[in-house]
Amino acid sequence: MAIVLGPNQYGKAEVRVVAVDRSTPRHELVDLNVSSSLRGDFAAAHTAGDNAHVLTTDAQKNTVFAFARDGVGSPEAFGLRLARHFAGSYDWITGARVAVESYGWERITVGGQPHEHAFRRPGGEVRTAVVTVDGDDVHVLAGLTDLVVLKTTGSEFWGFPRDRYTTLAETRDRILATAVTARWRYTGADLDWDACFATVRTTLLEAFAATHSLALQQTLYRMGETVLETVPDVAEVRMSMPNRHHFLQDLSAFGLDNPDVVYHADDRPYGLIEGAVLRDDVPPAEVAWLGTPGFC
Ligand SMILES: O=c1[nH]c(=O)c2[nH]c(=O)[nH]c2[nH]1
Repeated sequence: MAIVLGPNQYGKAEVRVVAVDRSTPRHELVDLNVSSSLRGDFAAAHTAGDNAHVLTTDAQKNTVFAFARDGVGSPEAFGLRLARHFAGSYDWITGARVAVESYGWERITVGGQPHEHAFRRPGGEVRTAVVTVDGDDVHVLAGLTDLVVLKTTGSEFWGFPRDRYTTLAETRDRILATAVTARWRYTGADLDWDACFATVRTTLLEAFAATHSLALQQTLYRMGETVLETVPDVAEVRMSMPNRHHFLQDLSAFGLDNPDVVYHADDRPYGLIEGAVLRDDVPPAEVAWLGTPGFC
C-alpha cells in the first residue's frame, strides 16, 4: 500500500477589487469578487514542502489588481485574461480556474436625474416596522436595513488629531461606501405608511448622493437632518452606518501607476458610525425603542 497525493488545486479566494473609470465626469464602477485556482504539478509542495512550483496566492491576488488597472470589461473577459495568464505562466501549471462574481450598482437618482458618481447596490435591502402600544400611546418606527450606497468622489477625510498610533493619511478625495441601517419614529399613528416610507428612503438616498462628505459622521447627520426637513411626521431618525473602506491598491511594485482606478474593498475591520438626529420640540419616546437593538 502506498499513500499518494490526489487531486489538488490552490489559489487566492475572494479578491475584492473595485475599479473606477473616471475618464468622464460620469464615473463607471466595476465591483468584483475574484477567486483563482491553479492546477498542475504541485506534488512536491504537498509531499516535501518544496515550493519551487508554487506561484504564490499572493502573486495571484496581485495579478488580479494589476490586470484591473487596464480596465476590467465583462467578468467573463476578465476571467479569461487571468486564467490564460496563469495557465500560460509556467510549464507545470496546466490549468487555471478563475471565478468572478460581479456586483451590480445602479446610479442613485437625484431630482429625477441619474447621479454621476453616487450608486446604490440593489438587493438585500429590508424594510422594517416596529409598532408599540403602551397604554394609550402608540409608537411606530419604520426603517430599512442594508441600503448599500457608494460614491466614487465627493468625499474627504482630514483634520483629525494625530496621536502616536495615528497612521491614516489625510485625503481630499476618497471612495465613500456604507450599508445604511435606519429607523425613524413617526409622530402620528394614522399616516400613509407606504408614501412616508418611500419619501424617507428617497430622501436618504438623495442626501447621501448630494452631500459633499467631510466625514461619514457628517453624511449621517445630513441624511437624518434632510429626512426631518422633508417629512414633518418624523420625530427622530437613528442610523447605523459601517464605513466600507476602499483602499487604493499600490501597483508600483509592478511598474504601474494607480491614478484612483483600482481599489481593494476591505470587508473588516470597518468603522461603525452611529447616531440619532431629532427634533428638540418632540418629547422623547424611549419605550418605542425598547427591544430594538443596535442603536445607541
Ligand atoms: O468618515 C470617517 N469617519 C471616521 O471617524 C473615520 N476614521 C477613519 O479612520 N476613517 C474615517 N472616516
